[in-house]
Amino acid sequence: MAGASSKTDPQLLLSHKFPEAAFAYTERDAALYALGVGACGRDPLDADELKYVYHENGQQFIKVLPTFAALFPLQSLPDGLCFPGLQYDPQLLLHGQQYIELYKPLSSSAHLQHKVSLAGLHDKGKAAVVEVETKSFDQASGELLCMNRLTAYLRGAGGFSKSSQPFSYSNYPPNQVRAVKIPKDKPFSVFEDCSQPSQALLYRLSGDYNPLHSDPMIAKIAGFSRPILHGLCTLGFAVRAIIKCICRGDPDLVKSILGKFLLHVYPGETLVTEMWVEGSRVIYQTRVKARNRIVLSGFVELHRWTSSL
Ligand SMILES: CCCCCCC/C=C/C(=O)SCCNC(=O)CCNC(=O)[C@H](O)C(C)(C)COP(=O)(O)OP(=O)(O)OC[C@H]1O[C@@H](n2cnc3c(N)ncnc32)[C@H](O)[C@@H]1OP(=O)(O)O
Repeated sequence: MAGASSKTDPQLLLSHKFPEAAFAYTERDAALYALGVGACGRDPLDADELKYVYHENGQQFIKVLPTFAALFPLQSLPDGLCFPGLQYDPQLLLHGQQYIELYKPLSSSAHLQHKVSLAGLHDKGKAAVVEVETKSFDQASGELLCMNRLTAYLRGAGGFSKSSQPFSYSNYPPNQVRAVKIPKDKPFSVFEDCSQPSQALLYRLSGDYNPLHSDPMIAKIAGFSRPILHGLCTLGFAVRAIIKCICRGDPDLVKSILGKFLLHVYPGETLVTEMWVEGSRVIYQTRVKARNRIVLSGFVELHRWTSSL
């Protein structure tokens, strides 16, 4: 596995201390995010979703989708994945996976303090896999609100192992994010939703300005016929579908989320999310209808599951 072309230095990377970052968001950010992941996209009267973008029935605050938390790593890493010891071509970066734990429902505005650490680094030969953990705290109380583990798949950046054994490091229990086994039986629920051709252009306003999602030339260099959808936008569609179909529209039931990005999505494609319930866990997979390809799979762990849901 030893590679001359890659200059990634695992020891240097693993010893890097990440600076803390402060960030604030408002209701406007939460509402813009909700629109970016398709809330009310088909029906502006949608009784399950209007609360994410509007103070319906005089509600004091809008509700916040749990996947909004997935934006926090972007805020905690203002320079992107630019760390001492990590060498890769940013144009070949793909989002591989996202794991989120929510310790309480997100409020509609907050001042946050993010603490970042390297959770994993793996040499896959043709790629490097980097896992970055962000813990987000309420600035005033110090309370831990949520944790994100972002996995980046860096094409062409593998081959940095110094021995015949591929380098692999992670500091968390592997079963926490193990790939889900999709049940063979009929899904409990299926939800179909259309992303808009302009979906990525809207979603990027929530803070991920990677030109892979907006610039036709950059998308071609990265190997795609046109700009692709942000993985976290697809995840937002899938989790929104689960909240609608399984949680009766209550986003506060969501405790943790895993999404593995298996294939790119083009904005405008129709997404079909299939869901299976296993105890308090919803296993799901999302496919692009026209291409009949699975693009995302994972689970959503709920705080409770009762037959009344
Ligand atoms: C703060 C700044 C950071 C911002 C980062 C976020 C920027 C956002 C970018 C995006 O949103 S990109 C769009 C969303 N992502 C995608 O569209 C990617 C979709 N997935 C794919 O295209 C493919 O799955 C892949 C990632 C290219 C991998 O396919 P490939 O055929 O190359 O892999 P395999 O040969 O099957 O496996 C090799 C090796 O890698 C492991 N692996 C495979 N897929 C993933 C994955 N999604 N995440 C993590 N690891 C992955 C796989 O297990 C194999 O390992 P071993 O089993 O050999 O150990």
